[in-house]
Order: sequence, then C-alpha cells, then structure tokens
Amino acid sequence: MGSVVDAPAVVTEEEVAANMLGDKKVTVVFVLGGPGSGKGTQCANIVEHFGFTHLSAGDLLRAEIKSGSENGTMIENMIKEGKIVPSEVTIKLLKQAMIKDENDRFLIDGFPRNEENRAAFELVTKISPAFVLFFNCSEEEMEKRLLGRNEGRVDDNIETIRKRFKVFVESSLPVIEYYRAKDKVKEIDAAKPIPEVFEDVKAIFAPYAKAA
Ligand SMILES: Nc1ncnc2c1ncn2[C@@H]1O[C@H](COP(=O)(O)OP(=O)(O)OP(=O)(O)O)[C@@H](O)[C@H]1O
Ligand SMILES: Nc1ccn([C@@H]2O[C@H](COP(=O)(O)O)[C@@H](O)[C@H]2O)c(=O)n1
Ligand SMILES: [Mg+2]
Repeated sequence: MGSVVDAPAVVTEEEVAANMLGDKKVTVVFVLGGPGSGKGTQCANIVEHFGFTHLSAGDLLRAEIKSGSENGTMIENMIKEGKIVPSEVTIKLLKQAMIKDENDRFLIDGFPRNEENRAAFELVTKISPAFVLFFNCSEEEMEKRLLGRNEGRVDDNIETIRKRFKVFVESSLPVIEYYRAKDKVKEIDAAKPIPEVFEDVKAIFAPYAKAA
C-alpha cells in the first residue's frame, strides 16, 4: 500500500457538488473556449488520463442532424450560420447522453454557450459544474486552426468562423464571466502547443485522479 505522501490527491465528497441525475451523483466540468481553441483535442486527453466521459454539445447536435430527427434541418441551418440552437434541444441531448452513460464524471464541451443555455440547464437538471475549464486563445490562432482542421465541418469556412467568433464574444464570454464571479473558472493558455496545454490541464485535473 502507498504512503499518504505518495497517494494521489482525491477530491472529497464535500468538494464535489452534490449533483444527482436520477439515482446517480455526477461530477460535471463545463469545457469552454472559442471555436478552435482546442476543447475537443484536450477533452480526448482528459478522457484517457482521468476517466471522464466527453460530451460535446456540437457533436451531439451534428449526430441529431444525421439521425434524421425532425429538428435536423433547423439545427443544420443554425450551425451553418454559427447560431446557438434553442436550449431545450441541446439540453435534452446532453441529459439523455448522461443518463445512458454508466460513468458519473462528464466533460460537457461547448456548453453552456449563452445565458439561456446556462439558466435552462441549471433549471432542468439542477446540476452545477464542479468548475469551468476555459481555453483562452487569440482569434488569429483559432482562425488558423479552424481553416486547417479539414474535418469537413460545414461551419469551418471563413464567413461562418467570423460569425462564430462574434457569437462567442457576445454570448459565451458573459457565461464565463458569470462563473468567474463565482470563482469557478480555471483558465488555460490554449495558444501553446498541444502537449504543453495538456500539462496545464493535468495539473487542474490532478485532484480527480482515481486512487490506485
Ligand atoms: N494547442 C494547439 N496547437 C495547435 N493546434 C491545435 C491545438 N489544439 C488543437 N489544435 C488543432 O486545432 C483544430 C481545432 O481543435 P479542436 O477541434 O480541439 O477545437 P475546438 O475548441 O473543439 O473547436 P470547435 O469549437 O470548433 O469544436 C484541430 O485541427 C486541432 O488538431
Ligand atoms: N451549446 C451549443 C453548442 C453548439 N451549438 C452549435 O453547434 C455549433 C458547433 O459547435 P462546436 O462546439 O462543435 O464548435 C455551434 O457553432 C452552434 O451552432 C449550439 O447551438 N449550442
Ligand atoms: Mg470541438
């Protein structure tokens, strides 16, 4: 058995918000940052190292379009315009995904995107995030990344990218400020190379390492 000194720090029950989803107590981290700041890239690393489930709101909306849902055309049009889909649609998808998954630790990537998202999620789920991971990056760097992403996304073109930046500044940054006022924001310099960003992310998630 390891000594107290070398045992990984583990978050106590009191430190984790008492968030129930059905009969499951969940830990939720909101992962925010501008388009192309590296949210998805770093979430994949966190999943691998810390056992969280990654739920990207954008991915869930894109899957909903593909599924032929009645909301598909509306969602597709909103994404093409860089607009934010009504909260009820996105929250339903997030809630379903969290209930379906056996895990109790979730990274919610790209949500809440505006005040309506934030307030509706709180109202519907009664879940508050353990913290908000904010990837801060310049528009110049994010634009370069998005134009080089090559994943065939309908919104990775310069016109839509500019619209997404505007929506981020006008609607999403205020949500980050809301959580900053509650001392819940952990900010990362996302302009650094991917491995360096992950070193900073790892330091933040260290208390969430599962005890061996
Ligand atoms: N730190 C980094 N340095 C350079 N390139 C990066 C870095 N992080 C991510 N990338 C690259 O930038 C592109 C966008 O990254 P990613 O998809 O993770 O961003 P995102 O924040 O999820 O974007 P979106 O909000 O559009 O979904 C990808 O091609 C990714 O490989
Ligand atoms: N809470 C959200 C999240 C995303 N969208 C729409 O999806 C687009 C792509 O999102 P990414 O996180 O994958 O970049 C985004 O521009 C919105 O149109 C949303 O409406 N609500
Ligand atoms: Mg993404």
